[in-house]
Amino acid sequence: MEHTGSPPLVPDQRHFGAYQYEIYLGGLSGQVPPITTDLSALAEIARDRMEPTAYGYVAGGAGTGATMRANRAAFDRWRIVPRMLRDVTVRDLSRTVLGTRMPAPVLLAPVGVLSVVHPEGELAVARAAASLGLPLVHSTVASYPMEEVAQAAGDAPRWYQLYWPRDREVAVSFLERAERAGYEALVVTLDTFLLAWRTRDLDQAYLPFLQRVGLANYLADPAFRAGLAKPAEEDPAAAVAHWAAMFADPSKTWEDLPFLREHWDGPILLKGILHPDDARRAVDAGMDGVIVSNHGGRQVDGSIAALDALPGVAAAVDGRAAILFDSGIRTGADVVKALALGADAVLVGRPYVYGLALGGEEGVRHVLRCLLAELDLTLALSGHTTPDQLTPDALVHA
Ligand SMILES: Cc1cc2nc3c(=O)[nH]c(=O)nc-3n(C[C@H](O)[C@H](O)[C@H](O)COP(=O)(O)O)c2cc1C
Ligand SMILES: CCCCC(=O)C(=O)O
Repeated sequence: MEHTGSPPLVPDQRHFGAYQYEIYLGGLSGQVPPITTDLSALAEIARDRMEPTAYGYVAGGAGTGATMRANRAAFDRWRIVPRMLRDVTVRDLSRTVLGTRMPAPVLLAPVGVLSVVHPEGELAVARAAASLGLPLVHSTVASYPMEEVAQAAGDAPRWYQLYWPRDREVAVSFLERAERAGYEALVVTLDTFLLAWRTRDLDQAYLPFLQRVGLANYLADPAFRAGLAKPAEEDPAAAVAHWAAMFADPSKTWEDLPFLREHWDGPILLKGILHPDDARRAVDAGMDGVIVSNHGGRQVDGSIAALDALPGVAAAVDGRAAILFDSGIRTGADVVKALALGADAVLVGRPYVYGLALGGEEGVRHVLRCLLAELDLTLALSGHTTPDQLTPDALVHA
């Protein structure tokens, strides 16, 4: 049967919003999605199905959880003001950030130790991200080494997150390995040179690293192994102690940044920037981008909400570097708000981790498709066809 003027039931499959119709059509054969489409409800569902220790680690924040709550409250205070009659039939969410083309301005935030959530951990995440073409940021404390994750990602874009170790040889080795394995940009996380006071983990006396989860990148590293008196297999406790002593370096300052440039040819982003002056300093030091982030509320209890920090950083950077954002993104509308306030792209953290916990690779893909679908639909329904059209004018502060 030919269409005679009426629109097709399933809209253009190139639009992420088509996932909505795929789900509705599944209903005709009695299917409902395996996991909720309400990404803000994922944590609650995951709590009942995950190991209490793993759930506590993922869901937890620093101290009283005030920063996590602030992250969400900040999103609630901004409201989108939809515009009408603007022909939004054809939409294009793709964007190129620091040379990496992405089908939508969304990346998977670096999250460590994912095998505590699902045995396939970062490999499942890499496959899910690759199937959608979304860039993945591989954590230094991942439970699979960067070379295996790169292989799982195939042709899909990938960035590397560095926890800047005290040991210079290990740092150089990590950067060389990441470059060899095809990681395109370097994300240097500045806000976690110490682990914060995390009461959920403390109350359960749980730290996955002590069980050697999260040490895969280190144990696969010749420079790290060279620093061990005995092979890790013979003396696992000593390997963990060595890791804990060199994993990060609280003495680092702005003067140390040239080291990164010396050992990394591609773009460099600093993650954990919240103050406009730090953003300015990053740009002045020749960094290519900043990630406005409070680590999902996991480091400083009572910190500024990441979204509240974004406009100030955007003004300070003033187009001279890329601005990425994370901490609190749960829905497509949240992505719209962060883009409107000056982010070139956002990273999403816990939601995909819960997807992994609830459904492995397929669960991660479902969560990401929900986020992208809602982003596409929100963009269109508020009168826009590309992320470039989003400016602070699209919002009011309620
Ligand atoms: C379980 C867990 C582990 C994390 N591990 C890392 C990490 O290894 N490196 C890093 O830079 N950030 C890490 N983060 C922080 C995320 O990259 C990101 O900043 C944060 O999750 C964003 O907030 P959201 O979870 O509210 O989306 C981790 C976050 C979680 C929840
Ligand atoms: C010691 C590294 C901690 C991993 C991390 O970034 C987190 O748990 O938030």
